[in-house]
Amino acid sequence: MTTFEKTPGWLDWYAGPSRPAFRLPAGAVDAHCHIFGPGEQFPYAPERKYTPCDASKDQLFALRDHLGFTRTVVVQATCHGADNSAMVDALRASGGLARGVATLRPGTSDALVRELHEAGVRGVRFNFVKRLVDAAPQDDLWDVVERIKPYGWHVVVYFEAADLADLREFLLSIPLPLVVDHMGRPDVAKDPHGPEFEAFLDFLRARPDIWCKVTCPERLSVSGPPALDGERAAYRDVVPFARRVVEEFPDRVLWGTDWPHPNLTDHMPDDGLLVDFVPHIAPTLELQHRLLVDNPMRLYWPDAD
Ligand SMILES: O=C(O)c1cc(C(=O)O)oc(=O)c1
Repeated sequence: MTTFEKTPGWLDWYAGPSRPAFRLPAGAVDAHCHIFGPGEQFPYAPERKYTPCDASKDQLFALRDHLGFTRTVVVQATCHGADNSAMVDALRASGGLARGVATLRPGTSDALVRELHEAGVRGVRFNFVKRLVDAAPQDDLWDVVERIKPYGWHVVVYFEAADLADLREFLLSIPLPLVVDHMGRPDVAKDPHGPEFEAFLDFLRARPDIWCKVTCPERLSVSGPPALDGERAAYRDVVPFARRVVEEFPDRVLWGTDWPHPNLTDHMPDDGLLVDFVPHIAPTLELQHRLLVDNPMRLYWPDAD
């Protein structure tokens, strides 16, 4: 039995979240969250850059029900490397209510890709955030693209705003739908109409099959206020950025909690109050329905009634 020591300073997920004041539409999807272990059952990967607290599938499903979501997309966390078993275990236990995004290494067999597909995996994640992973050569990523192509999966990409210029050409050459995590991590101290965020919007405009998660205000915000202590108008500095994306690309935006919020160092949000962020960035019922139901259903459950 392996026991793991958390990274010093690790903030555990918020226990006892409030119930959101914002009523999620029926059938809402939490399109970005993770599972950590439990480490005794699903050991963390030797190559990981952090060791988290455990965050099990049962705890994730309890949060889903408490917040009022129907479905969940579980994104493989980097602390599990390319061992997708904790994520797959959650998909299999979900009764079809969870889909997954995996991490694959080059040389993955077709049998494994098929097994993951049958479990509910619909995408792979390419992570370009240097503090989270050692850089993968583009040839390796290309090998993965070739292996998943027959299954109609998409590629989730995580990068920081400053790296977009270098990555842009490579990303646009990937012949599969792309899903950008956390709005490409803009510096929200800058102007939402300034050149950096314009370059990001321009990237989204480059192809009609690039989706964007308007997620993680708790990670991006500089001036808050945090979603804590009853604050229902949190992270105001992120709102103009997310709103620009939602309003220009209403049919290709996704939202998720990012529970259990890996690597936050400042505070851990109350997930109920985090849900109350949604109507600030998607102010009409129509936009909310697309963001939370229509779009994720089209991407992850295209065959559902
Ligand atoms: O897989 C992860 O480790 C991870 C980390 C972070 C982050 O530290 O920003 O964000 C995520 O969405 C996922």
